[in-house]
Amino acid sequence: MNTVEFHHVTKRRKGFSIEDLNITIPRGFITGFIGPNGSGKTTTIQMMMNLLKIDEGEIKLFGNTHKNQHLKQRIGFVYDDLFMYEDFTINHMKSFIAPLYETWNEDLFQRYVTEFELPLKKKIKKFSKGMKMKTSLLFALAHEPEFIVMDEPTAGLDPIFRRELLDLLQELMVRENQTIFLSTHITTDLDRLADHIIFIYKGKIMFQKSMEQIKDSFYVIKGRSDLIDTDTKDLFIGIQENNLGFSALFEGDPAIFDPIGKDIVTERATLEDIMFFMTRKESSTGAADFAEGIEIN
Ligand SMILES: Nc1ncnc2c1ncn2[C@@H]1O[C@H](COP(=O)(O)OP(=O)(O)OP(=O)(O)O)[C@@H](O)[C@H]1O
Repeated sequence: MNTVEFHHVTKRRKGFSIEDLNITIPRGFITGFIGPNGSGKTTTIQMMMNLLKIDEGEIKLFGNTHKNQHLKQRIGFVYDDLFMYEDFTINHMKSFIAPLYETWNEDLFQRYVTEFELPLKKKIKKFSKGMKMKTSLLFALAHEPEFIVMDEPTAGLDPIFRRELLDLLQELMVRENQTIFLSTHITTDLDRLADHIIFIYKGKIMFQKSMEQIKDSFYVIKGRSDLIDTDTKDLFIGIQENNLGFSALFEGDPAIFDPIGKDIVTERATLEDIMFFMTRKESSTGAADFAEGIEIN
């Protein structure tokens, strides 16, 4: 069962477009949405939340059209842009946000206010970036949503609260069997948290895979430069070379490198490695062409 499904969704903006987007967010899991700056993560989330009109295709939320406004009751949306509320205090915001939700839980609201150490009577415009993010999180969680959508929730947070936020999400998953969709370009946040990853780059989905599939299929191979030639370079998704040797991303069974055995090092790729190498390859016309143009420092 999927909480969200994008079917052939297209959105064209000046100088940027997302064409034929097909992704799913499975229910009861944490899905990480990764991609470098300007890849289309926020655009995708805005389309899902019906804040941005789609040009073509269809988006299903809980099996219904995403245009159904009532579905917002079931979603906790966390973003760091509270500009609309700059002149308000948290108490003032609550006075008109709480009545909008049938499932508003005042006890939970008070618990998170204390936990996040937020002032109730100070204007939002006097909040730091981290306090704004905590405020957004507070309002998102207080109505007990079954689906939490977070756009770059850890950006601007200090390392301590960032860690606490990630622990809180993990706790929510265990306790409530939540569905969480989390966009970030800080991939290390997801290495230990996410069950599924969707990777977007320049408006295109590079892959959607489970974390297990990723761990089992992507490797970073390192070795001396003389171990690779133009043919072997074609095996890799992206290569980085310098005078110490090469490192490259490989997708598949690394046993094929056994014949050169101890001369190379094979490591499981992190999400950061994958994003780094895959976007390197994309910026060239193909792996072989890319290899021809490698600069040796
Ligand atoms: N209101 C807008 N009108 C036109 N183009 C826009 C608008 N907002 C964003 N864009 C463009 O859409 C592209 C994707 O931006 P988007 O914010 O979706 O990326 P992102 O992956 O969320 O990036 P980041 O990690 O930097 O937040 C960018 O090229 C951006 O310039």
